[in-house]
Amino acid sequence: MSIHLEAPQGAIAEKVLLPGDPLRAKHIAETFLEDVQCYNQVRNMLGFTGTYKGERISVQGTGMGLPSFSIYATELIKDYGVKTLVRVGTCGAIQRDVQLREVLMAQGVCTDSSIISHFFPGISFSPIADFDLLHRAYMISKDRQMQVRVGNVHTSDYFYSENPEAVSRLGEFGVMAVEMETAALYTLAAKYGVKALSLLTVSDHIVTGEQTTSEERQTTFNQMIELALDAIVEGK
Ligand SMILES: O=P(O)(O)O[C@H]1O[C@H](CO)[C@@H](O)[C@H]1O
Ligand SMILES: O=c1cc[nH]c(=O)[nH]1
Repeated sequence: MSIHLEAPQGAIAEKVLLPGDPLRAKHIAETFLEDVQCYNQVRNMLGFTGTYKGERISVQGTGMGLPSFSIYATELIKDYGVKTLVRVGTCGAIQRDVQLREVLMAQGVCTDSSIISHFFPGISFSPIADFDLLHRAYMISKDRQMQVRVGNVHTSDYFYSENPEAVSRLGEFGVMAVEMETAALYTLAAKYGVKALSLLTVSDHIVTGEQTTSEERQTTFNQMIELALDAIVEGK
């Protein structure tokens, strides 16, 4: 047990997928995993362990934003020995040519988060993806002829930005999209020496105002989940 997870020791696999929405964790477990057991219901932040292609994998909801995400990621790593963490989230595109429904692979991440600035006062730390995981996910996506992009994203403390001009300027500098957890994932992975990758489906477009339907989100999302699962089971 940890403070926010009721799982007994050994109930969580070393490789974990991390959606923000706990009901997405349930959907992933029911759709893609076999021999599934729910190991956490504390605060309804559902967590499941099962097998995928014969390998034990867990999937844990994290909630929205860096504070909630950091609680679950820290406990998974420190209290349960998790070694590989892949976020499977949604994001809003901030560059005109990024398409709705595309899957983005966050190679690096900007952030306005006060949480991350406390790690290194006065220094702008650059959180990055694990290269092996990123490379593997990219190669699998090419084999599947999936439309993906690799690049920079922005993790914000705000869903409703107080500074939309700054967000749109990031788009002019090639940042693909905005979401609310990746900077915490990559910073904690660096701190604890574990592997991390963030995959994000573009669910809405901040420049054009386009939005996906829930059905579209589901289909594209499933492609991203299979990509994430295959990237982690093929790795060491
Ligand atoms: O779909 P998830 O994984 O929750 O990710 C995105 O959606 C939430 C905002 O609606 C934030 O958590 C953001 O990062
Ligand atoms: O954080 C998020 C997620 C999806 N779309 C957004 O605009 N922001």
